[in-house]
Amino acid sequence: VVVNYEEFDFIIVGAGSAGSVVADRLSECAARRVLVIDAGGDPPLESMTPALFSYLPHTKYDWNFTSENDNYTSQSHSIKALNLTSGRVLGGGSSLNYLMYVRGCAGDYDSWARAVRDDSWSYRNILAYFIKSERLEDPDILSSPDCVFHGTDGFLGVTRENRKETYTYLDAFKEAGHDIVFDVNGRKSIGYTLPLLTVANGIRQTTAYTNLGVNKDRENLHILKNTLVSKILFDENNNAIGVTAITADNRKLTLLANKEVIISAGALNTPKLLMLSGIGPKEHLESMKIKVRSDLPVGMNLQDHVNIIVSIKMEASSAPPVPQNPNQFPIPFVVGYVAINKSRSCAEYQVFNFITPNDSESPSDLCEFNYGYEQSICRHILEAGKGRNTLFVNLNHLHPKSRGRVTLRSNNPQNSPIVNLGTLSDDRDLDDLADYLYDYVQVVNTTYFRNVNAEIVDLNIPRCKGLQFASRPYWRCYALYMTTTMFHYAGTSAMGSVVDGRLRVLRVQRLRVADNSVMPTLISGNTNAAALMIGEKASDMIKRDHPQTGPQHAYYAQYYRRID
Ligand SMILES: Cc1cc2nc3c(=O)[nH]c(=O)nc-3n(C[C@H](O)[C@H](O)[C@H](O)COP(=O)(O)OP(=O)(O)OC[C@H]3O[C@@H](n4cnc5c(N)ncnc54)[C@H](O)[C@@H]3O)c2cc1C
Repeated sequence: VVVNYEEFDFIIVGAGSAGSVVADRLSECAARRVLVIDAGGDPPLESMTPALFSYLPHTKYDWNFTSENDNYTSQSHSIKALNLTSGRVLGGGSSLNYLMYVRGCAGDYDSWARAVRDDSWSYRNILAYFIKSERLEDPDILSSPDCVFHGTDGFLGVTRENRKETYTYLDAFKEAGHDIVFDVNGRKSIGYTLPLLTVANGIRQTTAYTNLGVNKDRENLHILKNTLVSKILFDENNNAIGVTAITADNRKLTLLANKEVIISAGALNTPKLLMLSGIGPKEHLESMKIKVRSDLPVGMNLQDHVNIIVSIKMEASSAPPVPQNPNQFPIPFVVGYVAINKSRSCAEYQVFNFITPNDSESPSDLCEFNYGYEQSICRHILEAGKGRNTLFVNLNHLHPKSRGRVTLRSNNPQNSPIVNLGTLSDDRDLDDLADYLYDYVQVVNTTYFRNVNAEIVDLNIPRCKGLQFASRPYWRCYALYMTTTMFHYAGTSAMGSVVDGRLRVLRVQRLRVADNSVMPTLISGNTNAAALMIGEKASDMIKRDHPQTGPQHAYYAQYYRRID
C-alpha cells in the first residue's frame, strides 16, 4: 500500500512497454525503493491470449483517444479521423499490440546517434540492449549464423510461427524481385520474411507480466494501479521531487522521489504530463494558464507510421472454417520490408500480408472495429472473401516526412490531449505512398497470383472514379482517402530538442523521459522492441548516474508538507 507523502528513490510514471522495464531494472537492487504508477490496471485474459488482440481497442484498456479531423486525410473513417488506440493498462502497448517483434534497421539508430551527437545510441552500441531483453525460442535462427544477433536469457519470449500457407507467398514475392530474408533482425533488414512474435508458450509477452508480475515479491518495487499522475512536482531550484496523482476513488496523492522522476507515459501522454507541469512551448502553456518552467518544443515532432489497407482476392475456396488456436496469431502472414530506392539500407515501406481463409470475418473486424473505416468499405472487403481466400494487406510508410503535434485541450489532467497527426501534411508522403502501393501490387503479375486469378479489390471510392484502376494516380487518390494508423506514435519529447542523449529533460533536473516520445525519428518497423530497448538503456544510464543508494531523505517530504 502506498500512502500520501510516501518517499521513494525513483518514481516512474507509466508501467507500459518502457516504464515496466525501467521499474524492473531499477528494483533489481533491493536498496533502491521504486514506485511505478499507471492509470490502468491488470491486463485481462484476452490480453494474454494472442488470437484475441483485436478485441482490446475501445475497451477500458484503451485510452480511446482520437485524432483531429483535418478534412483531408482518413475521410474513409466513420469519424473522419483516427482511433488512436493506446494501452491504458499495465504493460501499456505491450498488453494490446499486434505482437510483431522487429527492431528496425541499423541506420535508424545511427541517425539518432548523429541527431544527439551521442554514439551510445548507434546500432553498434544499442544492440546489446535488444539482446539483453530477448529470449528467442526459434530453433532455426538459434542454429544459424544469425543467432549472434539474438538473446536467449532475457525476459521477452520471442517465437516464430512457421505455417505452410506462407511458403507460396514468399515464392511469389521472390518472383516479383524481392529478397527473401531469413531474419530481418539479423544481418539484413530488407526483404520478405516470416515474422517473429512476442508470444512464448502460447502467451503474449506483456511487460505487465514479464517485468512486473514476475517481480511482484520484490519488497522495494511498488506498483500503484488505476492512478492517474496529474503533475510533476518541483522545488524552487527546478529539481523534480515527486508527483501528484489521482486515484480511482478520486483521492489526491502526493508522492516523493528522492532521486529522480522518470516519465514513461507514452508518446501521447508524456507530452501532456510535461506540459501540465510547465514544460513545453511557452505560448501554448501561457494560453492554458500554466506557469512556464522550461520552454521546450514538447508535443511537436509527432510521428506515426501511415498505414493503408488493400485487399486482394486469391484462391477460390469453400473450405469449412478451421477452429482457431487461441494461443497463435489468428492468421498466417508474411511481412515485407522494401526499399524502392535500391541504394537505401533501410526499408521505405513495410507490408503485412495476412493470408485470410475464405469467409473469414477477421479482416472486417480489423477494418471496422480497430481502424474505424466506414462500414461500406469494410463490406467490400468482407464480400471479396465470400468463396475466396484473400490477402488482407497493411502497407506502412516507414519514414514519413510529415509531422504532427500534441497539445493540451485544457489544464485539466482528466482531459484527453488534442492530437493533430499532421498526416500527409508534407506532400511528398502522398507521392511516396502512391509509389509504394504501385510497387507492392506488382506481385499480382507473378505466376502464382496469375494462376489463381488474383484480383485487387475495388473499394469503389467515389472520388477515385475516372482514374484508371490500379494506376499510379489511382493509388495516390486511394492512399489519401484510406490513410489510417499503425499506432506507432513517437517523437513528442525528442532527444536533441526536449531531452538530451541521457534522456534528461533540458533546463530542469532529476527528470527523465523513457519511452517512444524520445525517438527523434521513427524506425523501420513496429515500435515495441525499440521501446523496451529505450527502457533498458535508460535504466543503465540512471543506475550509472546514481551509483549510491543512500539513506532516505526526509527533506522533500517536509518541504512539500510546508507548502501544501
Ligand atoms: C493497437 C496497437 C498495435 C500495435 N502493434 C504493434 C506490434 O505488433 N509490434 C510492435 O512492435 N509494436 C506495436 N505497437 C506499438 C507498441 O506497442 C508501442 O510503440 C509501445 O508499446 C510504446 O511503448 P511506450 O513505453 O512508449 O508507451 P506505452 O506502452 O503506451 O506505455 C505508457 C503507459 O503509461 C500509462 N500512462 C499514461 N499516462 C499516464 C498518467 N498520466 N498517469 C499514469 N499512467 C499513465 C499508460 O496507461 C501506459 O500503460 C502497437 C500499438 C498499438 C496501440
